[in-house]
Amino acid sequence: MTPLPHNYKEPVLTLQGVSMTFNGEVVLRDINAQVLDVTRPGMNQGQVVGFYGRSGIGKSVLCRIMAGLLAPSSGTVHVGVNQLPVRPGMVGLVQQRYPLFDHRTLHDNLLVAALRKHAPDEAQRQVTSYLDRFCLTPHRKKYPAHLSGGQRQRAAIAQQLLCSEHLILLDEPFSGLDVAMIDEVKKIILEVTTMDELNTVVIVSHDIATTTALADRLWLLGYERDATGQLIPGATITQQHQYNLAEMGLAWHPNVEAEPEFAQFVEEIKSEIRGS
Ligand SMILES: Nc1ncnc2c1ncn2[C@@H]1O[C@H](COP(=O)(O)OP(=O)(O)OP(=O)(O)O)[C@@H](O)[C@H]1O
Repeated sequence: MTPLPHNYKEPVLTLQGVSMTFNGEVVLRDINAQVLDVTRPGMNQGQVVGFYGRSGIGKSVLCRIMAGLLAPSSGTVHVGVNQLPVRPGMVGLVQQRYPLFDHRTLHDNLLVAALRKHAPDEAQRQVTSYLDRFCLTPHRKKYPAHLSGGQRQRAAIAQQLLCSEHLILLDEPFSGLDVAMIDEVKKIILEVTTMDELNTVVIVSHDIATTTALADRLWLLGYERDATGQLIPGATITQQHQYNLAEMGLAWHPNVEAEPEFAQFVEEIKSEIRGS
């Protein structure tokens, strides 16, 4: 498919030589990867990175490192246009178990998050706007236990957006949702990326087709082999496993999932994951 016009500006996320070892077990090895601010003529569009790898390979560990919640054994993570070393609170992380406070209403959960970044009046304004944008206003007085899975998911994304600085990591945002809810979460992700050119969403998912359709870049975490064919301990993201979908013409096309080139690419990615 024809690539749509786009340009790149400064980096918004840089991983340099990131490695992680737990009690002698090398989980991640020398990861170097970067996301650049992508601009499109006449469009306000942020970045979406699809992040894949087999179960247990180290995706959640890398997310926690990117969110500044876990220090890598070596290497650095820099975030934002100012490329500051990541600290806890700068990056939103929506994990599989959403960290909402059970004893607070949905509204108050969001307000707690907004107050971390804004003065009280502005925090309240932001919460009202996010409740509205994410179709959560009718549910604002409910406690998390009384929200559906999809509502909790939307609330968790809103909560992280309210207190983080442009970069948000979604760990398995589609798991456990029905097709209608998956469509809704896809819409939210698109909405998040069009709110601000600098908004960057990293999606960790086993749902390759759904995620690839949203992404303009993919990272595949896998193992390399040495010259004798032995697996090298520690997963990494090789240059070959960093795919630029914008340049391949697979980004931003409406209904891209229906295109034969897209289906073929998704199959290629799946077989890379099987072999990695
Ligand atoms: N705190 C820790 N101490 C020791 N080992 C850990 C720790 N955290 C993660 N690991 C190990 O790191 C490896 C990668 O785990 P991780 O949760 O990142 O995998 P994943 O790719 O996210 O898997 P899944 O797709 O199944 O969620 C696993 O072998 C796990 O046991």
